[in-house]
Amino acid sequence: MLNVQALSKVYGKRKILDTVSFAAKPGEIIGLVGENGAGKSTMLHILAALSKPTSGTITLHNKSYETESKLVKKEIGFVPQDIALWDDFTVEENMLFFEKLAWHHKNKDELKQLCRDMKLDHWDEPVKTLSGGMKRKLNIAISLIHEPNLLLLDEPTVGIDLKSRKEIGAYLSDLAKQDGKIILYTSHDMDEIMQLCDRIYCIGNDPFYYQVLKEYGENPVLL
Ligand SMILES: Nc1ncnc2c1ncn2[C@@H]1O[C@H](COP(=O)(O)OP(=O)(O)OP(=O)(O)O)[C@@H](O)[C@H]1O
Repeated sequence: MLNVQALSKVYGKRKILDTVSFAAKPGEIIGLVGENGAGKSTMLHILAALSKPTSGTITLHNKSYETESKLVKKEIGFVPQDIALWDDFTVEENMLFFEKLAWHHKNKDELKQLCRDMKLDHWDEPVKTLSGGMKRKLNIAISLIHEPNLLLLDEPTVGIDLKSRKEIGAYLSDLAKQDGKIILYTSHDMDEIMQLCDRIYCIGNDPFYYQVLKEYGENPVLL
């Protein structure tokens, strides 16, 4: 269980997140939506333990972000908005490199299978020759090497064709429903969010997304 209690983040004089509270259970996919600058990435960075909140508490499976951050970090997989790969290395070399840094180890066959699960069949090809969508799939595969319980994805399907988006969506659904992972996901694609997510949170004071989602028959929560 991910438990977020009264979380706030202030940059200078600007309060980006204001006493946000929510919980997410294993197996749930949560969508975070909101206008540009609403604070979605800020929220994911805090949940990824890459940045600290100004106030508030977070626990993941009863472990505190504040006092047990080393343990918590082992359970988190984070896919940032920007692709972070070694361009001159092949898919295999990238997977092997990041495996060395991972908490949980996998052999070459397991790494290859992880790429196949993502429908990424370019094992021997240099990353610089891959399309943007293939690079995103590789980024997601890398984030899963250490088998995190909480997976955080910041706009993972930007610039990805429909077929690949469907494949990534189906894979994320399986990860949540079969493996019990908690997935938090940001996107500006409302159709995708509505199809994939069990619950949708609207971040920021602007009720625009809330109203649009309501019109589609969703039951979003304003954070
Ligand atoms: N390190 C920082 N220092 C100061 N302000 C910051 C910092 N990081 C983000 N911000 C500000 O916080 C606000 C929220 O940014 P954030 O990137 O979380 O928004 P977002 O909802 O993810 O936007 P987008 O949809 O454009 O990706 C923005 O106004 C941004 O300028």
